[in-house]
Amino acid sequence: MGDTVLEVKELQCARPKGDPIFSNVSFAVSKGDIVVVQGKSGSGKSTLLKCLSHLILYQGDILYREQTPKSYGIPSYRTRVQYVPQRASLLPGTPRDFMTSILNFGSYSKQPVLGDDRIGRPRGLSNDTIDLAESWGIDEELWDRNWSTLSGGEMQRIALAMAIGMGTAEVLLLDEPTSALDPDSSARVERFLKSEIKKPNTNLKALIWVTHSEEQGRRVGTRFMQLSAGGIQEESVDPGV
Ligand SMILES: Nc1ncnc2c1ncn2[C@@H]1O[C@H](COP(=O)(O)OP(=O)(O)OP(=O)(O)O)[C@@H](O)[C@H]1O
Repeated sequence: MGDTVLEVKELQCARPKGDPIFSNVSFAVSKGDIVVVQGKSGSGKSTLLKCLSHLILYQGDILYREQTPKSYGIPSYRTRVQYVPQRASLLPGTPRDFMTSILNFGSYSKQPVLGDDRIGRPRGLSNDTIDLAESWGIDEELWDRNWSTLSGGEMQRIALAMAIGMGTAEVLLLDEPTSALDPDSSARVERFLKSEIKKPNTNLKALIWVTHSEEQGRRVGTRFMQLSAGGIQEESVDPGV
């Protein structure tokens, strides 16, 4: 097993009415991987990320460090294999409220941490998180604004800074994380994430990164996958080379 952090076997996901979105999806993610996932609009990329974080029903197996999400404990699992949504606009309150509520959320504060307990519980909103977001152009006052008043790009940077700032994720599931950002801001986020997973002193081990941009995929990816209804195909080399 070695460096494998996440393994997906014969994953299948269907729409609520039962017709399949995709099936036969199998792959493994190792430490240091930045797995770029591409595919046509509607092929199920967001759905795949939500399955991986156990946010929606699926068939097949997902193993995180050789354990199923259920045996790990779903709330705890979701902090380790963490979905960063494309849009956070439906959340109530402010980003600061959200970070506080995570800390007070019963399942995080009471549940014993299973598995790799070096990682510990989520952290609240720290100066490091505020500073990180600031380095991406987010003024501190935005943490106290309602989500609904933030621009798409502000939301994306705050959602990503929160996921990093919680300090618990080993695998981040990034759903077009820079789609609303200008090229400079996007480049700063890309550089940060690429360097973060190489650092020995962070929990972050791998990224699964959905993007529609071929150029971004080539800039950030170490592995490249194409999702379609029939499964996921890994391309053996950077498709841009
Ligand atoms: N709750 C739902 N009810 C019905 N259909 C759904 C639901 N969620 C997703 N779908 C459908 O499943 C398919 C896959 O959606 P998904 O958002 O995962 O695709 P995607 O590849 O991420 O698309 P895009 O590239 O446009 O963001 C789409 O046809 C979508 O309409």
